[in-house]
Amino acid sequence: MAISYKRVLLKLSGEALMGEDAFGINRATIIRMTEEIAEVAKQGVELAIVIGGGNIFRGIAPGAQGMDRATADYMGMLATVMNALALQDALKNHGVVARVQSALNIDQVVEPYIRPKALRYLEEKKVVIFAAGTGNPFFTTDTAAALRGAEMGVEIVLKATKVDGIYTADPKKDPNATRYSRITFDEAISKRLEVMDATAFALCRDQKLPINVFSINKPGALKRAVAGEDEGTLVHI
Ligand SMILES: Nc1ncnc2c1ncn2[C@@H]1O[C@H](COP(=O)(O)OP(=O)(O)O)[C@@H](O)[C@H]1O
Ligand SMILES: O=c1ccn([C@@H]2O[C@H](COP(=O)(O)OP(=O)(O)O)[C@@H](O)[C@H]2O)c(=O)[nH]1
Repeated sequence: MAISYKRVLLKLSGEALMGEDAFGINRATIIRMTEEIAEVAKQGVELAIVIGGGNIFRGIAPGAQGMDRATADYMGMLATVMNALALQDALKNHGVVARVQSALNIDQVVEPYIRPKALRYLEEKKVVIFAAGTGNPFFTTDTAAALRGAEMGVEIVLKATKVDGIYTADPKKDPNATRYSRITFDEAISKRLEVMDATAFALCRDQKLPINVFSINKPGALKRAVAGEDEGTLVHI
């Protein structure tokens, strides 16, 4: 099968890593995801990954109620560091070398984000996992994906999430919603389709960086998205 993309940024939803569980990392889900990532990495595709933290943060969210927003956001960013370490470990078990770089300095645990070093890792065909989002509160890991994607000069952002694409309305609330196979950034932003936040959409639009939204639960979806095949929804200029 022909590979269309040489360098991609994969955004893995933290919440989707929960699988059927209420919170935390579902073992079967992370193993399956890791197998798919390993397959793509072994084809020589340069892979940068941004991982979310919703799965861990959700477990502690009741205790964070009424908490200062910025403090809660720092907790969320730390949750993404845990997911990044879990993913690095799982990839290692599948023979894939991965490096974690964090936007927040936690020197004893992970190396800090250094752009040229990350680029070098990619050239060496090591998977680079970006932890701690953008390092700033009031942002999301989707925005971190757009930012790191632009910095790494990737050809596309692949968003693996709970839904299998972008719908005319939130499919969890509206059973009549239909899926787009392609949509422009302007349309996605003006229709306020909330599958991704507006900051992330706007950053990708300005950098002319397409986004492919697909289901994390659909076997083979990542491979098809990397091959440039019709999978989920493609957001384009
Ligand atoms: N128009 C839409 N199309 C698809 N999903 C939507 C839409 N509007 C809202 N959603 C919701 O967005 C969610 C995915 O976004 P989000 O929770 O931010 O994902 P992630 O955890 O991957 O960052 C889905 O659970 C879906 O219910
Ligand atoms: O640049 C960032 C990225 C993430 N977060 C925090 O980390 C949490 C986890 O990230 P996200 O919700 O994007 O993860 P996902 O939805 O993919 O599980 C967010 O809710 C924010 O509180 C943040 O403050 N700044």
